[in-house]
Amino acid sequence: MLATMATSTARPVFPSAVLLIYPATLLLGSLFSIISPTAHRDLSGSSPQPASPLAPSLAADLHLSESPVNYFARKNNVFNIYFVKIGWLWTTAAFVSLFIFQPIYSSSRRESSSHQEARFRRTLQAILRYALTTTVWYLATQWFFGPAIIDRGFVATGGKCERALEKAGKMAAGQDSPTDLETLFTAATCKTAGGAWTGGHDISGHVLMLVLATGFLAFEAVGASAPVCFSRFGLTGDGGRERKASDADNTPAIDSTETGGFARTWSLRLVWGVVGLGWWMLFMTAIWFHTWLEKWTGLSIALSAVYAIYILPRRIAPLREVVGLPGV
Ligand SMILES: CCCCCCCCCCCCCCCC(=O)SCCNC(=O)CCNC(=O)[C@H](O)C(C)(C)COP(=O)(O)O
Ligand SMILES: Nc1ncnc2c1ncn2[C@@H]1O[C@H](COP(=O)(O)O)[C@@H](OP(=O)(O)O)[C@H]1O
Repeated sequence: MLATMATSTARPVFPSAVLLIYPATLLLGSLFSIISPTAHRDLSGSSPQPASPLAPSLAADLHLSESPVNYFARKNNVFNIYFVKIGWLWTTAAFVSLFIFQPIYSSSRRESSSHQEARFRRTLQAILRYALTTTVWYLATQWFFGPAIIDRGFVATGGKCERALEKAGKMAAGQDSPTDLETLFTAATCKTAGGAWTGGHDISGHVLMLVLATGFLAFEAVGASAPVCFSRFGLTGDGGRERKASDADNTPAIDSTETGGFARTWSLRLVWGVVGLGWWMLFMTAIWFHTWLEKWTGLSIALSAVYAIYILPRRIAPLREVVGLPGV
């Protein structure tokens, strides 16, 4: 029944073409890094290795000078440290705010049992989509039965931690244990140990995480707010008060109290703020960090996940039955 609702409701949805914004952003960033004199000066100035957006290299670590001209080309810029580096926390917080404040999940109105059932199912499916997205992020960037997929890919394509060789020497001489050596097989532990993570294909974790997080939040926010902003009879903008009785079964009851409206608006602002800043940081990564290929592999993994979780269910009914569609 829900599947039918998904296809028959005239509720606006994100067209899948919206995902093209991501490759367009990477293209624009790469183009900017090629033609901008600032980027050129930063990339080739005092750095020991000139930048080549196509060359396999440790772009993230070697392309930039110690104090780049552009603030966003610095790894320690405040947005990188307090936003991207803890990006999943922001993503989770924004999603939770949708959950708490958007009436399609949280309405306190008395409602029929069929409405309650639909709300329960909608909530479970939103949690499932969050869990799936989080699992993709976690396996790709944090842990995959040991080092994350990104780190395993790097080692598999010939990358290594330079300090690992030193360790191996010590190990052979009996001064070090094999467990110590293993800890150098992730980018983070290698860098923490003062080593250089060099030589392989270093998929951009920033691109992967930012595309995944912004895609996830944007689809969820549009789904959660669409019934509030629109009805099938046109734009209402008032929490759906113009909705007709015949629409009652298809659209959730809306809590239109003033407090509810305030919280609802601010939760959406938080989500779109995270999406906007996420897009900006993606653009910055596209300009200042990594090679072309490393950015595109990060993009492909994230886009495939977003496509599988948000676009495929529109076409494949059994999948839609399981993961649902945001806001339906
Ligand atoms: C088959 C079994 C699968 C099991 C998978 C289970 C997954 C469960 C994970 C549960 C985690 C829930 C997290 C929810 C709360 C949080 O968000 S806490 C985490 C806060 N941390 C972050 O947000 C870190 C984000 N940063 C990164 O991912 C990386 O820094 C980066 C952006 C990818 C960049 O990497 P660098 O190496 O630093 O360049
Ligand atoms: N937009 C951005 N702003 C600042 N630093 C960025 C960045 N994008 C990537 N980086 C940095 O480039 C390195 C590789 O990023 P990633 O592989 O995640 O894309 C990381 O360095 P550190 O690991 O030394 O902090 C990361 O902080």
